[in-house]
Amino acid sequence: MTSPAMATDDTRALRLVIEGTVAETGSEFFRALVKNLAEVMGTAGAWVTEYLPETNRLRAHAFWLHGAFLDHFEHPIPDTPCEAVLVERKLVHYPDRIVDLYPDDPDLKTLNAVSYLGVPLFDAAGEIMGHLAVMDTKPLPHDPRLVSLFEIFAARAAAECRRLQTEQLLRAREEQVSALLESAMDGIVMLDSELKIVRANPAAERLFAYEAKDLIGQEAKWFLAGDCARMLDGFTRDLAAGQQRWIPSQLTVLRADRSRFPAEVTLSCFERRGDRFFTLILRNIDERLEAEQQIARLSSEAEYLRDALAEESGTGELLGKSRGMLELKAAIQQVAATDATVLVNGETGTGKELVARAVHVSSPRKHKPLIRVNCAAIPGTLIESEFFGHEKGAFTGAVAKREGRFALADGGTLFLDEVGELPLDLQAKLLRVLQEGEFEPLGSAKTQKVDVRVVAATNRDLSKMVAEGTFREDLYYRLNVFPLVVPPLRERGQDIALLASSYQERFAKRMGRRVDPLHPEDVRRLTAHEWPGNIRELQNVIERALILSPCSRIDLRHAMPVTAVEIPAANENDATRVLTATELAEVERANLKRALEAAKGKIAGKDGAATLVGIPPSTFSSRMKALGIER
Ligand SMILES: Nc1ncnc2c1ncn2[C@@H]1O[C@H](COP(=O)(O)OP(=O)(O)OP(=O)(O)O)[C@@H](O)[C@H]1O
Repeated sequence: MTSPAMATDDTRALRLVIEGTVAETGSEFFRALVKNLAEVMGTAGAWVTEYLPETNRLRAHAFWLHGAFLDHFEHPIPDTPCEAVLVERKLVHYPDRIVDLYPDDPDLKTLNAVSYLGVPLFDAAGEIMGHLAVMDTKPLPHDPRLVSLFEIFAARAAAECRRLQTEQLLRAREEQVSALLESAMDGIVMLDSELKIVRANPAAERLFAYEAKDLIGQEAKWFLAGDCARMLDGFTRDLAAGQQRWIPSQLTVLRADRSRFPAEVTLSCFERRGDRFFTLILRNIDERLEAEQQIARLSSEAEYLRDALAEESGTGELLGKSRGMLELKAAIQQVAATDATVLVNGETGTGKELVARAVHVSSPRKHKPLIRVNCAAIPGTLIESEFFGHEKGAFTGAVAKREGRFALADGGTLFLDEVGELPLDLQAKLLRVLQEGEFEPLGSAKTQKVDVRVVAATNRDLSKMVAEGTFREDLYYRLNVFPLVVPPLRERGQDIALLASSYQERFAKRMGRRVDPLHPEDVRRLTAHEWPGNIRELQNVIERALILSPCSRIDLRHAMPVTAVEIPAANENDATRVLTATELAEVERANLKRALEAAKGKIAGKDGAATLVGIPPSTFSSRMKALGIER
C-alpha cells in the first residue's frame, strides 16, 4: 500500500480523526468523519452507513466522494463488497480489481472503483448497526498503519452510532411516558428533592386550574392547604427510592383561585443521578366523599324506615305463647348474655331473622351494629369481598377500598342468613375468622382483627349436608355451639290465632279500616291449615283477606290457598263472584295436583292425569310447568 504523504504524518492524521468530529454529533459528525477519513486514507471516497435489516440495505449517514458529499445514498447489500463485511463481521480489504470480484454491483462500475476497505460497526449487544468503508479508483495496498488509523475512525463512528441509538430509544421512552401522562385521568405532578414541581400533566392543570408552565417551579406548599405541605414533607422523608405510599384523604389541594378540594394521593419516590424525585398522583375525592355521605345518609334513612316498618308490622317483637315459643324465648335470653355462636334452624318464614335480632338486642352488644349477610343472595364471586372487604384494585371493578361485613360488625353481631348456601371454599375462610377472629381483606396482606358475635340461620338440615359432604363438618360444629330451633307455625296451636289477630289489626290500621275480631269459624280455618310458608304466608293471607272483604269481617275463605279451601261450587251463595286471575290459577293448580295424585303421578296414558282432566298430555305438562307444579 502506497502511503499518501499526509497519512505518514501520524500526528496530523490523528488530529484529523478528532478535528471536526469532537464538537459535532449526528449527521454533522458523520460528514466530518468521512471527509477526514478520505483525506487520511488518501482515498476517493469514504462512507459510514446504517444497516436496515428489514430491507437488507445500507443507508449512508454520510458519503464523501471525489471532494463532495453524496446525499441520500442507500443501496442493497447482496453482491456488494459491503455484504462480505456484514457476513464476515470483520474488516474486509480488497486492494485491487474489485469490479472483477463483484461484477453485479452497478455502483462499483459507475464509481470506477478499484479498491475497498470496510469494517462493521457493532452496538453494545454485538449486533451490527452499520459499517464504515473507503473506496478508491486506484489500488489500496495493505498498510498496517493505515488500517489501524481506519479502525480508530471506525471506533469513533461506532460510538456515535451507539449514542444515536440510545438517543432514539430515550426519545421513544420519553414519548411513551408523555403519552401516558397526557392521557392519564388523574393529575400527575413530579417534584424534585426540594418539593418543587418539575412536571405536571394536563389532568393536573385541570385539577389546579393552572397551566403547566405556571406550575413548574412552584413549591408544594403553594398548592397544598394549611398543614398539608408539612405532612407531605414528612411523607417524602420517610420514603425510599422505589417505594410508594397511599395517602387516602389527609391532603387538601388548593386551586389557582384558592378554592380547595380533598385529594387521594399516591406518592412514589425515584432517584435520578443521585437526586431524589417524587411523583404525586392526585384525584379529587369530593365526589366520592359526597357519594359516601349520601350512602351513609340513605343507610341511616333506610335504618330509620326499617325501624318504623318494624314498629308498624310488629316485626320487632317475637309474638307467641305456645310452649315451643316460650321455650325459644327463654333460650334466647339465656344465650344472649354470652358471646356464643348461635345456629338458628327452622323452616322458611318461621321468624329466624327475628330470633337473630332478638339475640342481638338482648345481648350486651345491642348498641353496636347487627349486620346481616344473606349468603344465598350474593353472587359466589363477590361473597369473599362482601365478607372481608377489598383493597382498591383487588379485582376488576374494585375501584375503591371497601369494608367487608365482618369489619362493619366489629363489636356487634353478624347475622349469616342462609348459611347452608355458602360455597365450600368460603366455608373454610369463615371457619378461620370464627376460630381466630382475624382475616385479610381481598388484595391486602394485612391481617385485620375483629370482635364479632355470629348468629347463623338456615332452613336446611346442616347435619345432613355434612354427611353428604356439602357442608364442612368443622364449621358445622363451630356454628352449632348453641342451636335454636324455631318451631313451624302449624305446631304453635293458639299462636296462629294470636298472630292472625295481631296482623289483622296492624293491616287494618294501615289501611284506615275497622275490622271485627276473628270469627271462631275463621280461627278454625286458620288452625286447620298446614302453613308451609309459616308466618310469612299467614301475613299474606290476612292482608289478602282484608283486601278481598269490603266489610268489617275479613274474607278468609277466598284468601286462603285453594288447597285449604273448597273450589268454588256453582251452588254456593257467592258463585256469581268473579274470580281473579290468581284465584283461577290456584284453582287450576289444585285441580292438576288432584289429578296427578289420583293418577299416581302418571301424566300420559288411559289412566293418566291428562286423561282425567281431559287435555292432551303435552298441554298438561306445559300447564304444570307454568304453574310451578312438581311431579
Ligand atoms: N314470632 C313472631 N312474631 C311476630 N312476627 C313474626 C314472628 N316470627 C316471624 N314473624 C314475621 O314473619 C316474617 C318472616 O320472618 P323471618 O323473615 O324472620 O323468617 P325467616 O325464618 O328468617 O325466613 P326465611 O327462612 O325465608 O329467611 C317477618 O315479617 C317476621 O316479622
